[in-house]
Amino acid sequence: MTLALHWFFDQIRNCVFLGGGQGRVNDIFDFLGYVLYLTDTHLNHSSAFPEMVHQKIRDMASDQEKKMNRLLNGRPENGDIETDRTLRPRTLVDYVGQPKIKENLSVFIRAALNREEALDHILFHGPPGLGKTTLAHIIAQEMGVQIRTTSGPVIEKAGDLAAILTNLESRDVLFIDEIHRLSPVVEEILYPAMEDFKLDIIIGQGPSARSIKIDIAPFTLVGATTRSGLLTNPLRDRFGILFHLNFYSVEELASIVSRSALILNVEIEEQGAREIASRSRATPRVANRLTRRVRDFAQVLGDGRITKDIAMKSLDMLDVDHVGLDAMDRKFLETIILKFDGGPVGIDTLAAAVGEERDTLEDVYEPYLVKEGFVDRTPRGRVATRRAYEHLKHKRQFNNQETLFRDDPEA
Ligand SMILES: Nc1ncnc2c1ncn2[C@@H]1O[C@H](COP(=O)(O)OP(=O)(O)OP(=O)(O)O)[C@@H](O)[C@H]1O
Ligand SMILES: [Mg+2]
Repeated sequence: MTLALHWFFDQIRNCVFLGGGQGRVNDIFDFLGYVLYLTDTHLNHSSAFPEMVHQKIRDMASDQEKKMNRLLNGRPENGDIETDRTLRPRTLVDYVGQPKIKENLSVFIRAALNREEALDHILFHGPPGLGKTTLAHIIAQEMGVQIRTTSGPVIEKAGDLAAILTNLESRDVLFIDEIHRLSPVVEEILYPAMEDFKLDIIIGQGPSARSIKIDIAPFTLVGATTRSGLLTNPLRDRFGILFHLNFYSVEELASIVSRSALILNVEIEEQGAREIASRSRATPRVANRLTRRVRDFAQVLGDGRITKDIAMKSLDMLDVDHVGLDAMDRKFLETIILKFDGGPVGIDTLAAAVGEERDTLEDVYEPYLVKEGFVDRTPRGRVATRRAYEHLKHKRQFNNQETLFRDDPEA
């Protein structure tokens, strides 16, 4: 019996940590049922007991999955806030990658400084963790002005925004994160402020209500969003400069990893940095997070240095595979392949099937999977590509043309 229990827990661990397929999970639950049946008969317990334990084990598995999933999540997590601050580059020169954005920004900043004017309003959009907030801080630093930061959902009332705007000094940067989540009333206040540096405020109610205009200091609004599609047209049109942040190359990420290791006071080999970089989902925040985790392994398993070997071993143990996919990514792809026959499947159905929110799938998982060619977004839904089948070692009959999987308007 003890041996059987050991086997059982090993299986759970393998399944949870190494991402076994649905078949494996079923095997375990079958076996669990058997163990419980024996216990049940032995102890003469009520039959409600097995379901409760089943549920507990399912919860454990899903908690563990969520933990794994956090590791590669581009969104900031608890441990990231402090490191984000320490590792954040302060100047354009330190900012790695995004060469087009850097070149253009430095021209715009120099021109604004020469004219002694505020920089035009700027909108950054792109997936989480690519450096939008970092760029907003760099802009303020390079312009030599203060930055005031807030976010869309935090500004609840028009008055909140009015208070922020009237406290700005000339040429200051106002950074609004998640700007697509501003409420329509607040947005209305923002339009004249962005265009003419004026606030239109209505005082009083009913017949005695009157509108007054207040001048505010010329300022630069820097907006950031992961969902530019959700921005209203009037708001988008009021930004003079729009930048889309791209995913980073392995070389760029390796240089970010080396820089972070230097700041964290960890020795790192070039190949070690490359190994971390190549599994970081093309995202600097993930690269920094993995560097911190690998540093722990390096201290415990080695002499503290991050070598290629240590990086590979630790990332394998963290269940981040060689292309940077984790258990949740694989579950996402496996769900399309196994439950929906490769797709197309609608995003809402998919979200329900994998137990995640639609927004998280669209913001966090999909951009990288689409970029790497594991998933296709078609008008009829998501489709698993040949690369997804090959990566997960599932078989599917492909015809010669990929059109089988694409929504071909001619078909
Ligand atoms: N180009 C870069 N060079 C070096 N480090 C970077 C770069 N971009 C981002 N980082 C690192 O990644 C972390 C996350 O970046 P940042 O907070 O700017 O992302 P974000 O795009 O604002 O994410 P979110 O959408 O979640 O707000 C930063 O703390 C910084 O250390
Ligand atoms: Mg940010």
